[in-house]
Amino acid sequence: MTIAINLTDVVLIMFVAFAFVVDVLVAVVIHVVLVVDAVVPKSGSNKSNKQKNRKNLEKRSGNEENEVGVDDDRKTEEIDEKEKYEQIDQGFRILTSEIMGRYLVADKDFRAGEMILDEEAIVVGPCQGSKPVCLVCYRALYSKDKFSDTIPATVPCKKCGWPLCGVESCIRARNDPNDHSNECKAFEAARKDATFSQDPLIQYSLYEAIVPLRVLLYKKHSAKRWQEICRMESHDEIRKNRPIIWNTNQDKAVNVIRDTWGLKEDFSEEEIHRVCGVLEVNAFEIGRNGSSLRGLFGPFTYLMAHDCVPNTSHVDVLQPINKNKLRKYSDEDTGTIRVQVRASSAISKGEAFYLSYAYTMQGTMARRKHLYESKFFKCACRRCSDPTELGTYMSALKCPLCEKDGVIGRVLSTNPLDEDAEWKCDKCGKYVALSSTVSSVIERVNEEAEKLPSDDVEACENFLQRYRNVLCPSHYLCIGVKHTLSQVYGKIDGYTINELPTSLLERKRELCQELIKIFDIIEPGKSRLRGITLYELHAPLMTMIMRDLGEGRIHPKRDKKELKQRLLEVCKYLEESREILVCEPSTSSEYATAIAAGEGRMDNRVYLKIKP
Ligand SMILES: C[S@@+](CC[C@H](N)C(=O)[O-])C[C@H]1O[C@@H](n2cnc3c(N)ncnc32)[C@H](O)[C@@H]1O
Repeated sequence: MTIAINLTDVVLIMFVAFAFVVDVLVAVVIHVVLVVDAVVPKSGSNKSNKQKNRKNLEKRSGNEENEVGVDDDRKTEEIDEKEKYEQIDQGFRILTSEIMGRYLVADKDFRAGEMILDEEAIVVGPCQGSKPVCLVCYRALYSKDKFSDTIPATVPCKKCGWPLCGVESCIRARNDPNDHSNECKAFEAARKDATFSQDPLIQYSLYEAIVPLRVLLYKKHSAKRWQEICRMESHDEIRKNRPIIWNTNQDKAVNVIRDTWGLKEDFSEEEIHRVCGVLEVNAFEIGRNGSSLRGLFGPFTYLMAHDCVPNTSHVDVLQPINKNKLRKYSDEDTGTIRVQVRASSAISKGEAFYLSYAYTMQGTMARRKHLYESKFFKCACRRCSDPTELGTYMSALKCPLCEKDGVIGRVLSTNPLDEDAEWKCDKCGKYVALSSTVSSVIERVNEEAEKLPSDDVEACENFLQRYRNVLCPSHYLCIGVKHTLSQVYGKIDGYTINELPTSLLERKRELCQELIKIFDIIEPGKSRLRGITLYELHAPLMTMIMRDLGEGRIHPKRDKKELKQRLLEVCKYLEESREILVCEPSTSSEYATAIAAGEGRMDNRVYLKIKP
């Protein structure tokens, strides 16, 4: 058996290497891989895994890892969490389930687009692996690995000496209560030269401990916040059994806070590990001034459960700390970060609010791996449980034997909740592959997809061509590349919208329509993906109208009805795109798209002489 598996791997490596050059070889090799697989005995039986799954379903905490059941298995029990929160009367309740822990449930009907939560960050700061950033505004602090070459230049904080950025608003904001002020006091009390380092390599490693320290400092500065943090899930028992995570936290947080920064007396090792866990499990990724940050939002936002088909969407927005003061500054980039959560589709009273902790445009194996490794549970939502991923076929490979008379055989997992389950063609049933083989194929193709330059139309189209016999057209790796193409056609040099021949305008239209169909399933309702893609869709349609008019294929009077219909279709897409994207932060590119969509819609309505 071992020999057969190794041979399979060798064949796979050859397959990916040659895929660049010989298109036909791809199909041939995948045949070989799948045929070899079909005769290899499978490791681990489905039965034993099913038993394991059921056992995991029974218990939520302790040493056992979480496994969530499909909807029916989500045992719920209402607990009286209301007492803990004064302002809970906001249209939702907190329930607990054995599997998911606490989660939020609608206590009234919510319209699509309606605001559910608008909460200030409990803590925000540099993400793990962050480069040095200003601890007030989060701009990157230096380039070319030298502090001195920065734009804007770094200036040491007058109190603690940490490098901050030289932008006027940050220099002045040093005297305000801001994200840096509490740690500044702690650093001031510690030995100054020990808290930061002029050596960029050492400094890099120190940024990882900033957010844990900010959380820990609530123990001193706010009993209410500290209590809130203590109530958050940290999965300590599970994380203790994951040496990579635990040891990294020991090095990058525990040792830095206690030894390097001399705060041994203030925080125990156990406390720091717990806070690291709280951050891993509950923090949101956010972006600010070009840097990646993480933030904890509460008292309710962090309680939202995960589903691979979310029914909410969220944005992080910046609210100036003190509008009057900030007006004096040359730059308004500092302030409090808030998160706003809206219903993306209608949510009825009694339904849970779900957000996706994973990237929805990934396939089941990749999403579940991410959730297991970083959020410590095995997702078993409706999408994860369905081999077709709710009819999107986002993980499906093509069965080369079956493609006759336009019928596509799709190779799908026989049990997506069991990562060892074999994969089989849904038409002929003859092709059977080991899940490890499928993983290796996807890993290698994924590596190639990740290397594709996002502005290289030819490279993206070639990728789709090269793997057309291996991946189903809606496989998530194809969808990712198609998403890129939908955005670059019409925008980059050589492919601006007016330069595109009709065939490429059609291509952009087709791509957008194909994507929207998928997005309507994986992120239904008013999702950011839908908003952006609707805007992209309007461009080829509008350009084709203008060309048809300019080149006399349609006449403004004679073909008035057709013209009106086509313009109204464009208006509809622009209007919906504007409505979705106008909720994005006013500094974001999505918001700029909303404004452009609104203007485009007005132009068309004026043309149609329709009241806006
Ligand atoms: C951000 S916390 C959510 C709040 C948490 N339930 C609590 O009681 O504090 C994320 C954790 O909730 C649980 N969880 C959320 N969604 C889940 C799901 N769909 N299936 C299983 N566990 C889930 C997991 O334990 C996960 O690590």
